Amino acid sequence: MQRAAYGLAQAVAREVKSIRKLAGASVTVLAGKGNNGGDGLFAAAILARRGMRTTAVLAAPAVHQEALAAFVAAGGRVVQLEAGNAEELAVLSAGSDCIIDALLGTGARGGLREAPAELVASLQELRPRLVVACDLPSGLDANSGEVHWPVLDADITVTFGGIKAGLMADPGEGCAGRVELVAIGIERSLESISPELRRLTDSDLGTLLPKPGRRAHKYSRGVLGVVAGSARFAGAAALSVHAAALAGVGMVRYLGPQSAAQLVLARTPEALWETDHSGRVQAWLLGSGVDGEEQLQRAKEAGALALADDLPVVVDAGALSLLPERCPAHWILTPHAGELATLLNSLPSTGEVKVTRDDVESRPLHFVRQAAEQTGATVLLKGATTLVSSPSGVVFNQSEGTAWMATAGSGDVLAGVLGALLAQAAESIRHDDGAYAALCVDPADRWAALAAVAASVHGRAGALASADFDGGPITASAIAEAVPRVIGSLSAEYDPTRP
Ligand SMILES: NC(=O)C1=CN([C@@H]2O[C@H](COP(=O)(O)OP(=O)(O)OC[C@H]3O[C@@H](n4cnc5c(N)ncnc54)[C@H](O)[C@@H]3O)[C@@H](O)[C@H]2O)[C@@H](O)CC1
Ligand SMILES: Nc1ncnc2c1ncn2[C@@H]1O[C@H](COP(=O)(O)OP(=O)(O)O)[C@@H](O)[C@H]1O
Ligand SMILES: [K+]
Repeated sequence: MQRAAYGLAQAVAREVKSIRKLAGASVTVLAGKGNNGGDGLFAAAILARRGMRTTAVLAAPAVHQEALAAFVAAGGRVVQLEAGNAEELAVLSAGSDCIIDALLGTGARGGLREAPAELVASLQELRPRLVVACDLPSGLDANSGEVHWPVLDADITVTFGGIKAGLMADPGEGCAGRVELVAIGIERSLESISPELRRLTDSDLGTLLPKPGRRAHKYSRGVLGVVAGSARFAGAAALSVHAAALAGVGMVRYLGPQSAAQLVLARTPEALWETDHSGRVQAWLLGSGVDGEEQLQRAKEAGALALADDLPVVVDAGALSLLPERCPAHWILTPHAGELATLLNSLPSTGEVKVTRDDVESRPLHFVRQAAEQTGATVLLKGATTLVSSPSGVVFNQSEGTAWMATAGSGDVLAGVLGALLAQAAESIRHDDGAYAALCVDPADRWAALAAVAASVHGRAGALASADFDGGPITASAIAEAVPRVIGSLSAEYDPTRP
């Protein structure tokens, strides 16, 4: 607890010092009855000794005794939250330079209730200057990221021992701000526990990204068959094919109506327009912008071929309604929240009660797992944070993008990038070249890991494209154009053969 409190106090002191002198600055700790409140009070005691004006708002009649004694001994002021004074104490707290939210931690069951809930709801409206959450924002479920409102949005969450899954999955991640990890000596014992969520790091991505061997040729690099776009949504075809080409695929075979093919070839003359399914491919991308009987039929036919030939497939948008009864893990579905709700509702295994888009957005981790388990496919759920569930239940999550990526066509670019990676990696992933094993990814979860690589590359490309405009807005095309730079820097930095 002392290590946790010290780490928390250090983070608060550093942030406050970036705005004003520490001595004389004010901090209010909202302390609950458990050990989370204890951490907050011990941290505030350290800050009081460093000259800060400290106030503790006690949210329960009895709080951590030792921590309270340390706080009082350090000169801290104590006020008791009770029925009737929540609003007054919210105003008092919001006036301080920093608020430490130590109401509930990992021992929470459900959310804040009664006076603490009123206090937090009022505080959230008052928009405090700086909020630091102790371990996790109170009201957030540490294991799932589900949120029991009201929750006080944190600027920084200082978390102890390990990053909780709830800080990496929405909506929890959206409340946590920047997450900082403080080591408290329990880390070794955590190594034997399999994590709820995995996020690939720069070096993981560098390891898993496919790279051409010296004697590569376009066929050995992987050919991607694409059934995307339609007369109505020709742009989706152009974007996904262009993104696939920029993500390093050996070749793209495009199947679709002439009007869409013309746009595809104008944007990507490197692609081939095919009028039937006979050309060999290593992977398929089906569905982005697919509309109308004729194009749906092409997607269906390609899906049947993929099943017969055991090829990996990206199943996007319009093709999500064409799933076989049971998909293999190398079928990667790429719905957004609305499409995932529709998909779940179409499955016989989903009960009478319909799943809504709101349900998926409130419990994305739960529903992405459910979809993967019930379809047998790998499911990549798009959003601010992208979650990828393997049918085994192992989930990856990547969150490198920017909200500017919420723009039409962005998903088509992701589908193209993923298709390109699948075509390139299809062979090696089956006979694992050791890269996945080195990262402790089970054979069953390799497709999910590769899908997470695609999500990360896509997110980074969006962030890079926006950075090119000083953090300004971007188009889906700009995301695609940034993909080679992302792949280049990740691969170059971690290529072990580089001198
Ligand atoms: N587990 C560890 O190894 C460590 C834990 N530490 C701290 O301990 C925290 C966990 O402590 P606790 O287990 O005491 O849990 P909490 O501090 O979350 O408090 C749980 C207490 O609040 C009550 N409670 C639960 N849900 C409630 C609700 N919705 N409304 C009101 N009261 C509620 C419970 O009855 C229990 O008494 C962590 O978040 C972290 O801050 C750190 O001190 C470092 C070490
Ligand atoms: N707020 C956000 N922050 C980061 N990335 C986002 C955000 N919103 C959407 N994205 C990403 O943008 C893409 C949008 O895809 P999708 O919803 O299919 O759009 P479209 O159908 O218009 O192409 C997804 O990859 C998603 O993860
Ligand atoms: K907390």
